[in-house]
Amino acid sequence: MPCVLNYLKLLSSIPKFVKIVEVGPRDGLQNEKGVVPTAVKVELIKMLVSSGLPVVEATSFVSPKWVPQLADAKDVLSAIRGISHCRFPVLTPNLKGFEAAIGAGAKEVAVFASASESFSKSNINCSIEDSLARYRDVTLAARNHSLPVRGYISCVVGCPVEGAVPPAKVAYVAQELVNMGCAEISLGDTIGVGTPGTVMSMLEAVLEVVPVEKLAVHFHDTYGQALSNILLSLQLGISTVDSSVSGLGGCPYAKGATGNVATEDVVYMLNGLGVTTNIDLRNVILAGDFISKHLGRCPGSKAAVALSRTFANTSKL
Ligand SMILES: CC(C)(COP(=O)([O-])OP(=O)([O-])OC[C@H]1O[C@@H](n2cnc3c(N)ncnc32)[C@H](O)[C@@H]1OP(=O)([O-])[O-])[C@@H](O)C(=O)NCCC(=O)NCCSC(=O)C[C@@](C)(O)CC(=O)[O-]
Repeated sequence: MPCVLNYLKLLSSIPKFVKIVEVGPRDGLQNEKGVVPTAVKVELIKMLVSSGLPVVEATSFVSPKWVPQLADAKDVLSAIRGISHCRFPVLTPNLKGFEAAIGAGAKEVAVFASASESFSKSNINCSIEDSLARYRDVTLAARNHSLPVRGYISCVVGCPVEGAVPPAKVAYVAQELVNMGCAEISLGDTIGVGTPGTVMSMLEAVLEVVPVEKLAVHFHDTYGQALSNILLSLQLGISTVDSSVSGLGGCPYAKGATGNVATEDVVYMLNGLGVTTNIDLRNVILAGDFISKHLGRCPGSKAAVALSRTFANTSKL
């Protein structure tokens, strides 16, 4: 009996539905050494859409000198323009990126600040305050076009240069992003150093200033802590989780950061918790297999590797 009660207590605070934001085509492919052909990116996005993912972050309108891997942003977006049953946000670091994005048909954009001064400088070449000033311009322009804006915060637990990042700093940036009109705040553990202990303190600080329904979590899995951190976030009521097919990812400006938590692993865990996602795990695995083969490596999802073995024997995962 106590076992059943503990199980019910664990589940009672977890949202019944979780929205997964697939970031593989952007966060994943921005970090590849080689440039993935546009046609492969588009096929990957189509496969992800066909698995039921409600949001697929498609690309970034950033400087091609900084991130040559995503220099084909306009072509990617125009190739997926006709797909109506999925949202395709794109990253825009400034007004120039925003204008290029809406010119290419973007219906949703994301700005990306940092809780660490050093990372802000290495990633977007400006201080946190300067980035917030740029993002006020972007959010104002987005409001004039009635487009929703997502606000990312990088290094919410640790920074490759500064080490531990104070939760109060994350809360400050989160509040600024909400005040300027960001509809959703995605909290990024860019270098994947967080544990449920450090993530808890950070989330507590942010939850003081941002309503839980506006929060998303974005964990890289460098230390194998991502699923534990997601479970903790769910227990605190957060119902939006970023992940990347096949665990693709990293950040070109955060040395040592490995991939995001794999979408397949997140869906597998949520299925086990009885949480609805409306995502077909088998199709995500096929998408992961497709891009992994293209990149010449094994899928980066443990669930995908284990479940693929059963593909031949069963139609139900
Ligand atoms: C922010 C900038 C542009 C500043 O870059 P800058 O060099 O300081 O920019 P600038 O304003 O001095 O302009 C320099 C040149 O870039 C051009 N430029 C200026 N803006 C754009 C633009 N939007 N698109 C295309 N071109 C642009 C501009 O026109 C000019 O061209 P030139 O006159 O030399 O020919 C640059 O640092 C940049 O593009 N950074 C992006 C880096 C990036 O994408 N990092 C990865 C994403 S963040 C991330 O991964 C973290 C996240 C979100 O996933 C969460 C997590 O994991 O924690």
